[in-house]
Amino acid sequence: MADPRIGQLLSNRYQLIQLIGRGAMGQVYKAEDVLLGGVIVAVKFLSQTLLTRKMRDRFRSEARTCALLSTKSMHIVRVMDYGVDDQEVPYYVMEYLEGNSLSDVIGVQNLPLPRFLSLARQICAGLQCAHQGITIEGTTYPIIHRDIKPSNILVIQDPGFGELVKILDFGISKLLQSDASQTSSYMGTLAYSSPEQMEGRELDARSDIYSLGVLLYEMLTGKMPLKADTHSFGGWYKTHHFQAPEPFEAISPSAKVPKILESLVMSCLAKLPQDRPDTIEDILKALEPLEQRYNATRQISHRIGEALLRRPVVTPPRDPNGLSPDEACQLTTWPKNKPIAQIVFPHILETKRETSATLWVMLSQQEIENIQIGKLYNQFFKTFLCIQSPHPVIMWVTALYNQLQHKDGNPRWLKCFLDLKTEQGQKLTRLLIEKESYYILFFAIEDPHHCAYVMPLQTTPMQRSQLLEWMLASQTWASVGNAATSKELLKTEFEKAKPKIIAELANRDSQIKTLLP
Ligand SMILES: Nc1ncnc2c1ncn2[C@@H]1O[C@H](COP(=O)(O)OP(=O)(O)OP(=O)(O)O)[C@@H](O)[C@H]1O
Repeated sequence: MADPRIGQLLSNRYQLIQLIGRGAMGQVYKAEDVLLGGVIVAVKFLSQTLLTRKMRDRFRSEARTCALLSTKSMHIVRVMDYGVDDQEVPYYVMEYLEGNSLSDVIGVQNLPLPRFLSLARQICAGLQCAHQGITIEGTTYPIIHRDIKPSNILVIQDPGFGELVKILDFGISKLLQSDASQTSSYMGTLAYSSPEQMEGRELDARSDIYSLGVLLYEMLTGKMPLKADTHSFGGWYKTHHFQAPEPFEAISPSAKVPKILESLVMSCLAKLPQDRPDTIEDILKALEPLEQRYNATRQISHRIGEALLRRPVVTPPRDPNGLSPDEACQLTTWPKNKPIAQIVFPHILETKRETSATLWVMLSQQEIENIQIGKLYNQFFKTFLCIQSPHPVIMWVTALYNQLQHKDGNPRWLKCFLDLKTEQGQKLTRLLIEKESYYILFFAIEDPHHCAYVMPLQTTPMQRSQLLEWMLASQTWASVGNAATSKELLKTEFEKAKPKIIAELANRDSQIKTLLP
């Protein structure tokens, strides 16, 4: 029988074209947004069999959760609209994603390590954002997905990004601090559910970390970590509580997974929540050195360089007479339009050879000399903070600590802002990602006419992927206020992070002291 929904026009706007699939909660259709000239979207309806008041509320909450979360992470499917059809069936409208579900990707082959690492990081980035929560009327609510499994993860081919992960279906997520009675009935997918989820207990982020462990195991070995005798609630209850996952070697000898990665996945699969990583951030931190070793992020940023950037930062052909950035820095002079004062500003430095992101800093001659003399004692901490609203801005912080100079333990803070709605802000962000480094140009207040010292600094793969996310997402972020307000908010956030940075620098400093003769 023909589907009566095909051809229907919802809210005078979305024309349904074709059924894409059915899940536990409803049906998903491909549709055209006629108001926007036929842009393809996906429309999800709540199933006819679930049209109770409670389910309607839950469905609306799924739409709201996704809509709020997707403004914060490009790894969560974007939800744009919500409504009811003429039969009073609720629906919500999402971006249409043409891609493969992770279950298809896993089904084909064991994932090579760089690909695994790239996909895993993106899944973690989306989940981390959900766990950090959404703010409703001034209160932040962490969001637990509760149904992390391959079919809820779509892998799409983005022309610039390469493989881009999107998490779907926050259908059974709930606002952690909301009414606990709302989700009394069991929902979830048995093979991926944590032991505590099967017990119907109150869940926190560590339950998603368990499901993520099942998923990561499957991605690395092509097999499930646990097998139930019977595919029933009772069978899986026993399995999740008492069965130990097989070591990788026993189950997939050809997988060649580094031991450290296997231990990470196994720790996610611990039976007790307190034996798992506490947060997704811990997992991302553990993945970072592996990404560095297997070059996964690098591959992504290279692809971006090739395809995404409309105006890629092209390195001109090597000119043997051209200047290296280092040499160029030595020859630059403090701009006439800047005051002779202890200030910091970002600048795109173009030389015949290449274009670089640079920070121009004016300090006293003495401080610069101490930095130069005490090279071995210099400690750096680089960090980036970003705010989307009211106006998308990145705060770029370099903390420089030198025990000769900063005897009170307070580093020299070099801070500036990148406005993501300006060409300069976008270009500097791109350079920080692509060049994997930036230069600090020091000018002495006593002699501003030439650059006194140049220092190259590296950005980490984690920082680059974070910058990349912000840069891409900012193309869809609207500015609803002025940049100055965003800067003030970032400064407040930064003040909160300061003690941690100081402690980190002090810790590194004591390590360096024990290494030096
Ligand atoms: N935004 C989207 N763009 C394209 N396809 C989508 C989109 N959202 C969902 N789909 C596809 O629609 C189908 C149904 O998705 P849905 O999320 O309702 O259920 P499910 O994840 O398959 O199952 P369950 O709800 O039981 O977990 C799936 O094949 C899914 O890949």
